[in-house]
Amino acid sequence: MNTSVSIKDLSLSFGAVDVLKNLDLDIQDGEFLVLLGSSGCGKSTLLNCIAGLLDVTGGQIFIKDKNVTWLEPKDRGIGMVFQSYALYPQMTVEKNLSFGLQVAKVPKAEIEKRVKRASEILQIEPLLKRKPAELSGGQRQRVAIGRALVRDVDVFLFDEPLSNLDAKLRSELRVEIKRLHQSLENTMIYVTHDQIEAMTLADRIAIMRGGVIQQLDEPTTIYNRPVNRYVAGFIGSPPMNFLEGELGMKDGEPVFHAEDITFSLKGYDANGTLPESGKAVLGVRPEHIMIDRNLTGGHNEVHEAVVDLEEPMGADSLLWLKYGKHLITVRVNGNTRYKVGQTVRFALDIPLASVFDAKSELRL
Ligand SMILES: Nc1ncnc2c1ncn2[C@@H]1O[C@H](COP(=O)(O)OP(=O)(O)OP(=O)(O)O)[C@@H](O)[C@H]1O
Repeated sequence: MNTSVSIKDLSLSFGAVDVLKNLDLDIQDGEFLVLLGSSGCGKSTLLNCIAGLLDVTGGQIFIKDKNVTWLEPKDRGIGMVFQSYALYPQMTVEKNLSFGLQVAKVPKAEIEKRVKRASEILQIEPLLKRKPAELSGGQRQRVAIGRALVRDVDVFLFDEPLSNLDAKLRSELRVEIKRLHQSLENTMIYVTHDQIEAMTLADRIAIMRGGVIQQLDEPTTIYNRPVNRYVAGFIGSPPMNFLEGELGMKDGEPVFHAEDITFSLKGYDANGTLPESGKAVLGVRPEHIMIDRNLTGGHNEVHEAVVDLEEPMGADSLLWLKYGKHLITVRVNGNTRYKVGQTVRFALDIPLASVFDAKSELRL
């Protein structure tokens, strides 16, 4: 596979504030890469550097093997879609789509062809004569995507394109963007703080924190094998359970002592060899805890806990279990009701758990 966008040793500072620090990132041709992170982690700054909207402090950016670090945005072969649509209010949809091409002196027939194709793909043909004020938020964002589409670029950059839309429209347009990528096969770089968008759209997700990429992997790898405690806690809703304690050995098998309780770690999928002692954190997702009738064979260690709270969420419920000094959340089928104070049996799916070193917070 060829590299589409290559970022080498990129740094960017606003005055004394270093926002991006010696960042390296290679994005493959046709890849859908999502930059995900909490507010202020630098994901928009990185996207704006790729777009040429910010001057970098150090490092280089290549698009299709061409060094574009100091090129104007219009000469980089990119199309950008912003959260705020950024449409020209006085122009019709059709004019919004064609204007950039006219400025770039693209022949009239070619402009018509591209506008027709983009409006067909995005199903905005009936809207071509309207002005942005006469469109809904979802329609405006479709036009904004269309404006990037007509430019026939190698790389699409999206900066939180769905965050101004309500939940229903957001999920509809999310599917459309995914379809668009499937049919166009362009490289897409997409900034969001929404983990559902990231998980559903991305070929790979780059999780950022403090201007540094913490993990760059396929969504399922990030979900099941987070490199550190931060990534583990950031991805997943409801969040992963974390129990603080110590590693140990019992009868030749690794165990985890969480103060008053000991869990067997038999079957744990360690990165290397699990240390036999030392302070650690055991992380288990709420859906990786089986309770009662879902306890099938193979879970050799069953514990008993008391239901402290039940949160029905529709298809699922979240059960809060009190176990010794700990509160553990478990995702269960929404059709089964539980009573507060009821005793339930549970087992951890240890092969899907993560153990982190308490100090470095890295997955062991
Ligand atoms: N023009 C600027 N001048 C000074 N600091 C800035 C400027 N733009 C951004 N920053 C700072 O750089 C950091 C990264 O900002 P950036 O917008 O890239 O974050 P983000 O991850 O995209 O967050 P958000 O989701 O809130 O947009 C923040 O701490 C922000 O305050």
